[in-house]
Amino acid sequence: MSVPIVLASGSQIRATLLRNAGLEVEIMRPRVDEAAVKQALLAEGAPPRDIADALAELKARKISEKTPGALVIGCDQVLEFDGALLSKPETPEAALDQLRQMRGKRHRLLSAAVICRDGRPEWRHVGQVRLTMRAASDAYLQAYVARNWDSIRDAVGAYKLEEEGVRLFTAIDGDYFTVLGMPLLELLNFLMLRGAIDS
Ligand SMILES: Nc1nc2c(ncn2[C@@H]2O[C@H](COP(=O)(O)OP(=O)(O)OP(=O)(O)O)[C@@H](O)[C@H]2O)c(=O)[nH]1
Repeated sequence: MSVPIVLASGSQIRATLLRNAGLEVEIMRPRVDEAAVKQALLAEGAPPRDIADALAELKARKISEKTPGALVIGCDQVLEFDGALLSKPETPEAALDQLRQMRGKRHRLLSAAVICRDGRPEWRHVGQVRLTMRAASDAYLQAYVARNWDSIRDAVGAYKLEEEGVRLFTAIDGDYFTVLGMPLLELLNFLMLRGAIDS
């Protein structure tokens, strides 16, 4: 009898990536005040990697306490730019402003995943990617945001690499899946080693 796998995330792309890999996953969205936890960790001087990891664990643990025996995957992605942590832009204007700040420069995405079972972490990984954004023109960025706002509004960097967002970059140093939102290869490898999925 295979172990149930639960994704504790509201991220559509995370569910798609796992299902496209052939996994049967149940989705259960955790109720976590991410902003409050992030602010508290930032106030303590926690580095971006630890913030992503802590939030991923919190989401996984909350759901795993309600799903005995299941392997629960929690994720969190943070964007580090110019020494600060950026969050998902709330409006098209904020998205345009964020893209204008990041163009011509590099930023880092850190995607954490933690797997909990019965409230205890069994595995964790934080993947990181460095992305170099080209110096796109104001006209292009304005048109880009206007065309894509409905899609990019749920992406931390105001872009989706698998869509038109790829045109914003000149170089990406790291794993594609980690940009999209989870260290998929490492996660699948653990699930196979653990015998939770066929290998
Ligand atoms: N499709 C897509 N999504 C992206 C990309 N870059 C970042 N994201 C998404 O940006 C979101 C980062 O915010 P998080 O707080 O980690 O996740 P969330 O969407 O709020 O969902 P939870 O796991 O429920 O917290 C994730 O959903 C990522 O999948 C991208 O290139 N493509």
